[in-house]
Amino acid sequence: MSTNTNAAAQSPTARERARARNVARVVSLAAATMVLGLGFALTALTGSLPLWVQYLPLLASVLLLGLPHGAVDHLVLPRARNEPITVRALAGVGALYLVAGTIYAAIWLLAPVAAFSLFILLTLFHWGQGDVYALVELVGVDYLETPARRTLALLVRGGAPMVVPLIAFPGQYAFVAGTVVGLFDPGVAAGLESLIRTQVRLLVGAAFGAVVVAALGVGYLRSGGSRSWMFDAGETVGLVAFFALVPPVLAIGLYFCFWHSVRHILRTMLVDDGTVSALAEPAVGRACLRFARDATPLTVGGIVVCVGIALLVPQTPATVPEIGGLYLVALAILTLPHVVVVSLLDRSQGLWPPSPSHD
Ligand SMILES: CC1=C(/C=C/C(C)=C/C=C/C(C)=C/C=O)C(C)(C)CCC1
Ligand SMILES: [Fe+2]
Repeated sequence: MSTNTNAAAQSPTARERARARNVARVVSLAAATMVLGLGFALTALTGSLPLWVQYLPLLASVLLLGLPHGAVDHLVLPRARNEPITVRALAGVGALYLVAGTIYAAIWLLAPVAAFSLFILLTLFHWGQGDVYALVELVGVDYLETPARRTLALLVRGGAPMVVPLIAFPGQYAFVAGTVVGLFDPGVAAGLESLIRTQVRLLVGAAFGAVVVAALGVGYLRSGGSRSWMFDAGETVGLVAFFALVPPVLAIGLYFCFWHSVRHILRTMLVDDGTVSALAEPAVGRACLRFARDATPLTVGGIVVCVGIALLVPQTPATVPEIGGLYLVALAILTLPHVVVVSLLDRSQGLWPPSPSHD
């Protein structure tokens, strides 16, 4: 069997594609502005919200944009490559999820601290690669044409959510790490204190600061301070300030739903002819319905994985932070194969290695 949903619709024209991309640009900018605005406003107005309230955006991501953003992984590669969606292609992605997910679940059970550290590095890479796509394809930056510069941009954009809270909110960082690792090994949580030792934080902070300065500096020299550079620099400063000031559980929840997931969903929409035509009209509602149709079955699958992991962990979660921790473990397990799919998508779309057409 082979179903090509792209073939069913008429192929969009170059003008429609350009219009769809413009709509995607506006939507991603609006969502990013909302993330920063909401985070700063909530923090300024309320000081610090009760912890269970801070968990709400993260927990809402089960249905709201978060899990769904990865639930079209089985469709994106054939669509991006203009190939039919065959049973073979679907089975390949299914097998990838099964094998990578099972191996990673075993690592969580056997070595939870290593599994958590891998999760932080994986998220840094993945959220960074998502933003490199947005910078190149949506913003249209003119200074990321080499692998080295793209790597710097990836480290800046992925480092902001993973590194800045470690420096600004070490206690909460260690608390979240402790609730996650504690689901597997209650005794080990104290060992995570080393994570927040001042020297470690200063070293990591200094390295991240150097990367930000290098990335923005090289971009400035290459672009001569172009509009797209100013946009990139503005987003970077905004993100660093956001993760330095907004309590991290709230900040990560808002960022995951409305920054990373929105951008990736737009990316998946731009490889599907049906949603491209809808966006170009612009019938954003229709594009969203089409995406929701595609993402529903495997969002349900993702929820089943969450339930499976709840049954697997030695400690039954009882509090909101423990439920949040459990959800993070499920996200970690789903993220490993998701990163493989997105990295293949990066290759297909000429983002990695940078193709000359993106210069
Ligand atoms: C919640 C939280 C943390 C970790 C969040 C992570 C690692 C989320 C990853 C989500 C992914 C990978 C989603 C899929 O794209 C930190 C940084 C420890 C700081 C304290 C709050
Ligand atoms: Fe993702």
